Amino acid sequence: MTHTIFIDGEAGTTGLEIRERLEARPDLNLLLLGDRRRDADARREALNGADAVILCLPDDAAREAVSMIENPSVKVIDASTAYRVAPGWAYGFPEMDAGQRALIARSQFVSNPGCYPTGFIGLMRPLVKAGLVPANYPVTVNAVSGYSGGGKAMIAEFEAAPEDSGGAATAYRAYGLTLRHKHVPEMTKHTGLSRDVLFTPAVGNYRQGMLVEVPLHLAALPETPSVERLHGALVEAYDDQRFVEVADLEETEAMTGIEPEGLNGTNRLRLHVFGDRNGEQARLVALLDNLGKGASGAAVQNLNIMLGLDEATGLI
Ligand SMILES: NC(=O)C1=CN([C@@H]2O[C@H](COP(=O)(O)OP(=O)(O)OC[C@H]3O[C@@H](n4cnc5c(N)ncnc54)[C@H](OP(=O)(O)O)[C@@H]3O)[C@@H](O)[C@H]2O)C=CC1
Ligand SMILES: CC(=O)N[C@@H](CCC(=O)OP(=O)(O)O)C(=O)O
Repeated sequence: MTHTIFIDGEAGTTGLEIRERLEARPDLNLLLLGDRRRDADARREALNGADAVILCLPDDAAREAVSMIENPSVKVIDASTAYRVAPGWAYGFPEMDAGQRALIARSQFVSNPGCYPTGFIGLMRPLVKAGLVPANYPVTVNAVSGYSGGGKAMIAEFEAAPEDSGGAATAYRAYGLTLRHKHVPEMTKHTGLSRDVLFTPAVGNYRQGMLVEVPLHLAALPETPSVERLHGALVEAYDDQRFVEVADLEETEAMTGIEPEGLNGTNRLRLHVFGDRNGEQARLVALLDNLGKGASGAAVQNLNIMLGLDEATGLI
C-alpha cells in the first residue's frame, strides 16, 4: 500500500531534508506543489487529500495550514513551535516515555519537538522522573547550534559572499538574550519541571549539528547523586532505543573534547555524562543534528509510527 504525503514548506530547510529522506521510498507517494506552493487553494487541496501532511512552516503559517484541514483522517505532523505544548497534540518524541510511541501512533495531530528541546528533554526528563533532580530545581541549559537552525534566512546570512554581506559572517553569536526563547515552554513542560529553565543558546559559523548542555552542582541535589547514578538513570530510560544512546562512562572519561557535528546526517541523539574526579559536579551533554533528530529525521520517524510502518524506514 502506498501512502500519499504532502510537505507544506517543501522548499524550506526542514522541508527539503524531509523530501530527501522520503523521495527514494517506494512505499510513499510525495505530493509536490513546486511553484504553486504558496497558492492557498492548491495547499488546501493537498492538505485534505494526503494520508499524512508534514508542516515545515513558520508558526503562523502552520496555524493557518491546520485551520485549512477539514479531513479527520489526515495525519498531521507540525515541525513548528505552534503546538508543542497545546492540548490535543501529542509531543513527537517517541523515546521520552514508555507510552509515548503508542500515543503518537493513535494521534491525528503530532507536534515535532524543537531541536534544542530534543537534547534537553532527552537529558533531563529521566533525571526528574527518577527524583535525582527535583521538579522545582533551577535548571540552566546552554547550547550551540549550526546556522541551519535559523532556516533559509540565517543560512543566507552565514553563507553570503563577502562582497554581498560586506564581510565574513560572525564566528559565534550568543542570542536569546531576553531569556524568553520560544523553546522554554516545551523544555519545561516535557521534563516535568515546575520552574522555567534558564536557556542560553548560541549559533556558530558552521552549517549543522548541535550540543545541548546542562551543568549540575551535585551537592545541591538531594542525596548528592554520583555521576554513575545519573548515568544509570539515563541508561535505564533509553535501554533498547534505536535512535537515542547513552555514551559509556569509560568512553566519556577518555574524551578531551566533543564537537557538535559528530552526528550530522543521522536521526541519532547521544547523551553524555561528564563529571569531575571528586564527584562534585556533572556536565550533561547531548549531541544531535538539528536537522536530523532535531527536525527532519524526527518528523520521518513520527510519520513512520503514525502510518504503522517500520519506525526506522528511511532513517539512519
Ligand atoms: N531549521 C531547523 O533546524 C529547525 C526548524 N524547525 C521548524 O521548522 C519550521 C520550518 O523551518 P525552516 O525549514 O528552518 O524554515 P525555512 O525558512 O528554511 O523554510 C520555511 C518554508 O516555509 C515556507 N513559508 C513561509 N511562509 C509561508 C506561508 N505564509 N505560506 C506557505 N509557505 C510559507 C517557505 O516557503 P518559500 O520556499 O516559498 O519561501 C519555506 O519553504 C519552523 O517552524 C522552524 O521553527 C524545527 C526544528 C529545527
Ligand atoms: C540557530 C537558531 O536560530 N535556531 C533556532 C531554533 C531552530 C529550531 O529548533 O526550530 P524550532 O523553533 O521550530 O524548534 C532558534 O533558536 O530560533
